[in-house]
Amino acid sequence: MAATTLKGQPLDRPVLDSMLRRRMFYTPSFEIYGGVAGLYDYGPPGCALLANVTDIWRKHFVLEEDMLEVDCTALTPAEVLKTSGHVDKFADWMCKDPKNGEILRADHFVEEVLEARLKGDKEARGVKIEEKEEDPKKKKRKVKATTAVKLDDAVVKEYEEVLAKIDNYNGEELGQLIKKYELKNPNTGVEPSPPVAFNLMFQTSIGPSSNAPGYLRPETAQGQFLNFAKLLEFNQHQMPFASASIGKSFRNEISPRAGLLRVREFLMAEIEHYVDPEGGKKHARFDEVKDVELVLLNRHTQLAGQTHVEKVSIGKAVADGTVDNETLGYFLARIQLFLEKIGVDQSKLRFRQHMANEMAHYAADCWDAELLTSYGWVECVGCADRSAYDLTVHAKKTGAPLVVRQRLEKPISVEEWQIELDKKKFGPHFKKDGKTVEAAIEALPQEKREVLAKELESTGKIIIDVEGVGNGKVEVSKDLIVIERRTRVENTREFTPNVIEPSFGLGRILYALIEHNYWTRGSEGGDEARGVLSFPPPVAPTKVLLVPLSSHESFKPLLKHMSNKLRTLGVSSRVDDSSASIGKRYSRNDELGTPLGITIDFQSVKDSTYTLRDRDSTKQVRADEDKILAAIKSLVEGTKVWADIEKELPAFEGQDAEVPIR
Ligand SMILES: Nc1ncnc2c1ncn2[C@@H]1O[C@H](COP(=O)(O)OP(=O)(O)OP(=O)(O)O)[C@@H](O)[C@H]1O
Repeated sequence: MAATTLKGQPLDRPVLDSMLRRRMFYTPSFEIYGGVAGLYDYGPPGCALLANVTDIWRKHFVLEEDMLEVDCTALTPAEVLKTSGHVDKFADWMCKDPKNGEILRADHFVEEVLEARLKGDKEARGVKIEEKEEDPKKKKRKVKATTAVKLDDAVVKEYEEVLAKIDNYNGEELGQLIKKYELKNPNTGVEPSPPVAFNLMFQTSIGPSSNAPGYLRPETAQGQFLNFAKLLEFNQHQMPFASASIGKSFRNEISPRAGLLRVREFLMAEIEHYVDPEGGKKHARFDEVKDVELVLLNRHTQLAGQTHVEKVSIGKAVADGTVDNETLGYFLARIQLFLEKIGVDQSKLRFRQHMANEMAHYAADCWDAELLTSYGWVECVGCADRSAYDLTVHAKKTGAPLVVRQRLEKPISVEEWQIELDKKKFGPHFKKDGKTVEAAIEALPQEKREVLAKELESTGKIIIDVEGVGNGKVEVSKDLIVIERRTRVENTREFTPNVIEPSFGLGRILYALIEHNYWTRGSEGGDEARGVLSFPPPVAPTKVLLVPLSSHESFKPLLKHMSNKLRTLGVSSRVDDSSASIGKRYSRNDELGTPLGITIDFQSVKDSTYTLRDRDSTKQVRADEDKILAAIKSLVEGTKVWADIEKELPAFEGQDAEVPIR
């Protein structure tokens, strides 16, 4: 599907990019020093847009669901990320061109060269080449044009098989592919070095000495997990519950490209929803969303090579097992409702299930909300079932009890092998090693206890492994220990919760939102087509443009008065009292996505009536100050749409009706 604008026009990305730069939505950081790839600064409209999206996110998730918001530090001790698996596994494979020093992401490089060869083969065979959707994760470098060379049918098949599995290869396998197919960097004609793992985290050291290594966090999740026990207590030990966090994350991407889509520092909004693993991970509010219909591209559909599927209700998808459980399904539906609320085009949204080999090391199931942009389908929200992985590894490493203890309504009897030591004899017998030996005995698992009970019975003694005592083997005789099968009554149940994690990249969402709401219309006088960003009013960076008809003195007090009124209502406004025509002034603000405009004219001076203009239709209504302000308030809060206002207030067809839709 080619990228189109809101009005179905083909999207001209360079034109949109230049408009976004000109209007300072965002701009490359450190530009006058030459810039740094993957780092961007947001300008005033970008900041306002991001703040509004974040605010809606907070209301939609944190407030609506009583989530516990935390703000954790980005600087993280290495030990934490070692335990979570990021130090060892959060890496991509990279190779280097020995001739020009170019750094290549190994999987992208293999893919590019094989695709170029297949393209050359098609050209040689005279087959029409269809442009496939670009994947921004694998955005192409500028490589020299391919030459038309026909390949053997068997080779074509082999290349196609490799490409289908490109995400599955490790570094060694990618290196073998480079050798086997003699893959050369098209820019130099040289074979790159063997792939090496490149960890995506930025390393630093905390404090003046270099013995406290740390990293900038690659996700906000770990801080939330480490606060689990305190949050559970804050929540009065009630389950399920969720924590949430909005904050910057950092990833040293090998080749950041595609604007805001792959950057090295980005704003994330993450939720960690803790759920009891027993009882099918039900969700108390699932009924509220069960009829929401989603496009779900599951594993089987993807394996069958299908990319189009019909919408299905989340209730049905959970019932037939497409989506594993209610909690995961609940969040998929809530993610869709959020994206709809902020103005994402619903026809450009789908949920794609991760293939088994694609999932992160901790995930049990994972669905990505993908948005269609001119760069192809882009993952904007990941929604993973992280199982009990994180809490378990951190508890094991630190000894902290990251568990839930619940009082059982009916106590249960547990039969188990229990050990009793004769403390009076045990201490004097082992002297300084007593505590260590005791700890080793207490830690013996049930299966081992059973074996040892038999050994004690038949030989009168047992031999156990105790690290750091003697030669590591310790003999314990029958007079010091009893091992027996006994019954214990349990009043509490202890379990490690599972985690469902919706993880939002707000920069990616923001860019997709811009593309989805962008279109152009011709301006009066046959000037160049003008861009319009049709953001819903609650999301738009500035809500109202105030335009006096001219610089006539009599308009100034009214301008000040209306500015103050809007400020008191909490509605952001901007004044444009430049000498440009009213139509031009409005068009300029259409590019900023400003949904409403108030014109102050001589009639306003006479009777305090104003015209209110709608950005998308350019239609206007006229009414007194109170009615105009009430209309603005309801539009900005999202309780009414322009069609409601047109029904309520008289239309205005004055000299200012400008810029008709082409
Ligand atoms: N380099 C990046 N730039 C901008 N946003 C990002 C980047 N990496 C991840 N994100 C955002 O964070 C969200 C959650 O991160 P997650 O770890 O699931 O991404 P990922 O699977 O590593 O992404 P990708 O496969 O695109 O690298 C993503 O859905 C995306 O919106």
